[in-house]
Amino acid sequence: MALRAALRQKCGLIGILSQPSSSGSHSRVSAVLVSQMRNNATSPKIKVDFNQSTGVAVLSMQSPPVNSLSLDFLTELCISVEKLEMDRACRGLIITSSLPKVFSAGLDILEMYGKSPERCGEFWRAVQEMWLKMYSSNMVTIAAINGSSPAGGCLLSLTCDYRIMSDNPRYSIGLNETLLGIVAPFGTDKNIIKNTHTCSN
Ligand SMILES: CC/C=C\CC(=O)SCCNC(=O)CCNC(=O)[C@H](O)C(C)(C)COP(=O)(O)OP(=O)(O)OC[C@H]1O[C@@H](n2cnc3c(N)ncnc32)[C@H](O)[C@@H]1OP(=O)(O)O
Repeated sequence: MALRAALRQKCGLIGILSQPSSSGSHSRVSAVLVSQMRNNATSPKIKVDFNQSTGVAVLSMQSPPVNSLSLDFLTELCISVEKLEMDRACRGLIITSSLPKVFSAGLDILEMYGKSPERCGEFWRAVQEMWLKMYSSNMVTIAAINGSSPAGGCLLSLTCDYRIMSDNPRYSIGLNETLLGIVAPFGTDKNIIKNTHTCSN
């Protein structure tokens, strides 16, 4: 009930949460901490509001123009989730966007062009770390999809236990990268139909 109330309060959406996450524990301190200093030099791409009384954290993506998943963004996202994961008081996590119209545009296309093999490796490891961390989280996770969410944005939402999307015909969601032969990680499609809901905004 507390999770439902927090969801209403933050997003004006209808909550549907009642089940605990069935995923396993995950408390490994990640190598992404190495990158934290670099991220601190720029304005934060992620904002976290943790409500101690409800045990629910709201993680807002705030990286204009479209919350694209760059290496820095993914690093910050993973660090934020990891910190919450280690806080036993935090039972639920809502991921949403602070930007109008866009939840996330998916992987940052600029990370996939003209980069060194080392940088590419680091980037794809960060992508993998993101979905593994989210998918194996002990917290109950909800994507409050308040804008378009193509490709990696859709993938991010699929790593959550539940998805609620604003019922707005201008917002699109889907794994459009499959047209290029890029396949989302196995397992993320399991609960999309069962646990995806829409609501008016
Ligand atoms: C397992 C692997 C999984 C996934 C692979 C991927 O994720 S590949 C990335 C695929 N992503 C896309 O195809 C999304 C493309 N973007 C869009 O469809 C639209 O931008 C979106 C998100 C619907 C928003 O539309 P809107 O009209 O609001 O913005 P606009 O298109 O004008 O974009 C604004 C600026 O953002 C830049 N941008 C958009 N998407 C990306 C991206 N993925 N990476 C980097 N940059 C992106 C766009 O170029 C604009 O830049 P500007 O300098 O202002 O021209």
